[in-house]
Amino acid sequence: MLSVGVCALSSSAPAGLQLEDTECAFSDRLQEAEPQSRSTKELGGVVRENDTVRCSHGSRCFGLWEKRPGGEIQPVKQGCWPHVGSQQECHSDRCQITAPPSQIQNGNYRFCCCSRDLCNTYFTEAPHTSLQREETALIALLTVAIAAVVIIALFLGHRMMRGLADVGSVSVCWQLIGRGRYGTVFRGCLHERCVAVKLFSSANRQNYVNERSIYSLPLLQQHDNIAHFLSADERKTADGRPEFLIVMDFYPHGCLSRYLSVHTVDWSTCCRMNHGVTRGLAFLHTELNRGDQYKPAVAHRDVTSRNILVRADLSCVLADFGLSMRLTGSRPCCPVDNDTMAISEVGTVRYMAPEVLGGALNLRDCEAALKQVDVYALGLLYWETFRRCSELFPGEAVPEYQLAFQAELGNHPSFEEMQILVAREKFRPRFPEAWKENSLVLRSLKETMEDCWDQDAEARLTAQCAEERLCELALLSTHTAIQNHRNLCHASSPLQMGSASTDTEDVQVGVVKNLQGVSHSASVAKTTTSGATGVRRNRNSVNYKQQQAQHCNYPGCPLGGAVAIVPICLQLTEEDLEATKLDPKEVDKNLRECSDENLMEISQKQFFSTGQQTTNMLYHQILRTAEVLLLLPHDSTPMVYSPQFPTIHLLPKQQNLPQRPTSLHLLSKTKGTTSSSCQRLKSNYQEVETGVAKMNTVTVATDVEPHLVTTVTNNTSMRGSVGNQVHVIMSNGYNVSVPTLVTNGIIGGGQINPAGPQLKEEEKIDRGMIEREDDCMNLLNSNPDEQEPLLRREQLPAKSTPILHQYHHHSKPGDIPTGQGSNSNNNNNRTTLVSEASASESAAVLSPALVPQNSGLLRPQIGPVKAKRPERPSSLDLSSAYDVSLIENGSLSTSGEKIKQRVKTPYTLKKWRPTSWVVSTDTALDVDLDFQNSGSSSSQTHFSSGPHRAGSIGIPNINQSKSSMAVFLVGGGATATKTSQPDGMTSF
Ligand SMILES: Nc1ncnc2c1ncn2[C@@H]1O[C@H](COP(=O)(O)OP(=O)(O)OP(=O)(O)O)[C@@H](O)[C@H]1O
Repeated sequence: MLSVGVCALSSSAPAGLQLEDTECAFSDRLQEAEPQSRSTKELGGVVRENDTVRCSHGSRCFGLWEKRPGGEIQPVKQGCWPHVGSQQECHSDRCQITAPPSQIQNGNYRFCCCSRDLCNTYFTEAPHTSLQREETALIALLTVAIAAVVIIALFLGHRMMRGLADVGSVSVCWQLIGRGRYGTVFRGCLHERCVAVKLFSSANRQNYVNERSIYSLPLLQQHDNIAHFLSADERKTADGRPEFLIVMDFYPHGCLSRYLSVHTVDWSTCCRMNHGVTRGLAFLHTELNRGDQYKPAVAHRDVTSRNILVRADLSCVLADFGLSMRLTGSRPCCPVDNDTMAISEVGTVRYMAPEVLGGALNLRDCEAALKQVDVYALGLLYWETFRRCSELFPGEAVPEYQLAFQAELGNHPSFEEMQILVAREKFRPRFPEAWKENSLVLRSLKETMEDCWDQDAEARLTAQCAEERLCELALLSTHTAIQNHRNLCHASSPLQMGSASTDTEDVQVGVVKNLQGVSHSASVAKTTTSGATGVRRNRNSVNYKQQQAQHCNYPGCPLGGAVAIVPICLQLTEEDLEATKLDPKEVDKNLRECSDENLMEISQKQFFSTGQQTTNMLYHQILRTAEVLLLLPHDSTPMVYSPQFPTIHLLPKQQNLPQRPTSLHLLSKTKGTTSSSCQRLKSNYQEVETGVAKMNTVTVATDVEPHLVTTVTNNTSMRGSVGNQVHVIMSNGYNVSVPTLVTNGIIGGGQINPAGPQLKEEEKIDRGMIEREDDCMNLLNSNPDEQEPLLRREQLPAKSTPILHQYHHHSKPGDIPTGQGSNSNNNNNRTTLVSEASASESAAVLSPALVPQNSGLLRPQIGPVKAKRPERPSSLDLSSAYDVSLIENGSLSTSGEKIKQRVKTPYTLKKWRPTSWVVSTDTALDVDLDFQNSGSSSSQTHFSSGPHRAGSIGIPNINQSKSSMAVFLVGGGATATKTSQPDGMTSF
């Protein structure tokens, strides 16, 4: 503490002055003049001799000191301080310096004031006063800064979270979990639940809008296999740009391709994954009406393994609806020219269907076409997934995960590369070597894939059918091991499994497939009965466990005891299978229920039943049988395989039945169309019954639909009624259509053979007597093109009066020498032989009024004549000039080229593709057909519907497509027809 010398106190005060109580030390080094010479007012009091001053009333004492450089402190001024008021410090007893050092003279001055007598004799200075103030200032500054930072942080945080405000407090940890073409996906938390937040930039707003609108469709979120959507919102980024986000459930395994790239899967998981995806897609494709909720059919349009998400339990969901499109409802897809591109060329190039790559998407039936595109990609998805199924590669390493076409085109295939590979070369992913084995599982699996990625879009499965296939495959799961095991058993066991290998599969197929609505045992579960006398029947209750134990109870049998639960050698007979067959009445009922309304209802039940149920009774039958199979008693008698055992043959693969509840066209059809549709439906039913679906076998049609027949004669003279005509007979595999006969300069003979009930139906149509029964089945999605004549532009101007017309008014089934029907897939193809005799008869009864006189086109009209629709998109030049010159010149080789070209142009002419190939006796017709007459007379005609017949003796070697059914050759002279059993080949 600094002290200043105390001045002497004066005891006396000058007269006349009112002495005050406060006496202060006095000094003034700045004033040289004597204090006495100055006025009292100036001094604030009366100066005394002892260097004190008695201050006037109210004044206080003050002192000003100077701190010299050497640290010495000298008083500069002391005396009375009259400016009392705001200077609170002056009330203090001590003269304490509180004010910061004055900046005057570099801060060397100290000032203080006080109220007690002589209190300004010295001063005290708190040593750290200035420091504290700095600290305080610093602290204050820091506080303000921190507060500012906090406020800014809160502000930014608030802005950041504002977008998620609608979904509650989502805290996004901004962990990047995926990046796609349109969005970036982060992981976040919402109410302690993990969510995924997909961020779209403003450039991808349309994708966001689309995805949000699809997710918001009624009923969609109730489905198990659709990604679970939580909310969507828009917000602004810090720099003011709009940004869009979709919040959905977080799927811990990410997308399917990521999962498969690091994991292999077992059979049941694989089936479950694929089944989930398929089920989700089937649901998406289905139009649903439930109370006041309506869900339109939607095409996904970007089905890829990246857009399938995997749950923790390894079930899968369909996600990423940014490119999806409503197919029905208030704004169905209805392409106008500008939209064409947008509708057709979207998706991921790798998964684009050939018709998309080839620019030949059928935009006239946009709904069906886009669904077919989805199913194509589904097939690729199956391939990718099952290639990682460990059980399908017994004893070897599971191949590395590959995307479809990755081996061929690498990681970034271009559109053009895909176009060449898939659309032009019709290449599909190769099946691994290990799948070459002809086992039930592998056969079914490969077939399912092939049916999904069929080059012919219309031949593809519907998603619903694919779903059922997956159900079947899943049911075969327990057999997978068996199959593999069985092969091993073959290798090491002396037991006579022999052909039981195949037979076992066949039995299994018989069991499973037979449950799909088959009622004709003889034709479906074909039983070989060669020398089967004394064969022990293996009843349903056969103790197959013991059988298996016995068969595999030998050293080296890898399954050992485990085999006991699997029916390796289970032999089912026809009788056994009958137990699982459907009651025809039930099937009938089912078909009746397929009215528009009922189908809608069925769809709803199917998709809203719990678990993986389907209302399809065939499926339930499968399940029931599976239960029977798996719950057989343990104490059965083993059955020893014998070659004489009845062998259950493979059932044909499941139909891609039209008008499953995928899209329900509620538009009423014309009667003719109704009839066609109904007939088609019946026909499909029949196909299921007889199990000839997709087997490409020619069977004698007992209930044949009307179909399209085009007959072209090749400018040759007639012998007799028809002579050496070359009849080109084509049957539209899709429809009940208008038979057409084209002749070139002569009267061509031809007769459609509307075998059996077909005639009756036509008669009914003509008489406007379509039965109510048919009306009620007016549910098929009839393709408008089905009414279109085939290759209309190739028809020639008639030089003769058509004779083939109105045959159905005059012919009876018996009149027709042959009636050949063939089925392929769901095309309900019917091939019909033209009977020359009948043709003559027909000619005689032909009503000129019904036939355009100047036309070579002979068209028995089944329904009202329709105006020709605009051309379908086609890359094939079908200009009439070409055709006319072609035929006029008799250039059949050119014609053959055209046929060939047509065959090779499936996507432009799919719907016109003849299902019956034509072979002319004119060898110049088409060398590619490689027809061999096999020594039969030139007038003999052979035809076969099965590709397996191609190239065999007497059978044209034609690159026959799946949908094509038969090859006709009508040579000059008599025609005979014969159906040879068992291969179904029919000869004329
Ligand atoms: N809900 C989710 N949970 C976990 N991962 C997800 C989720 N959603 C998306 N992902 C991951 O983010 C990736 C990209 O997401 P998404 O496919 O939706 O974006 P995109 O931009 O539409 O992609 P694409 O290129 O396939 O169109 C997905 O492949 C997946 O790995």
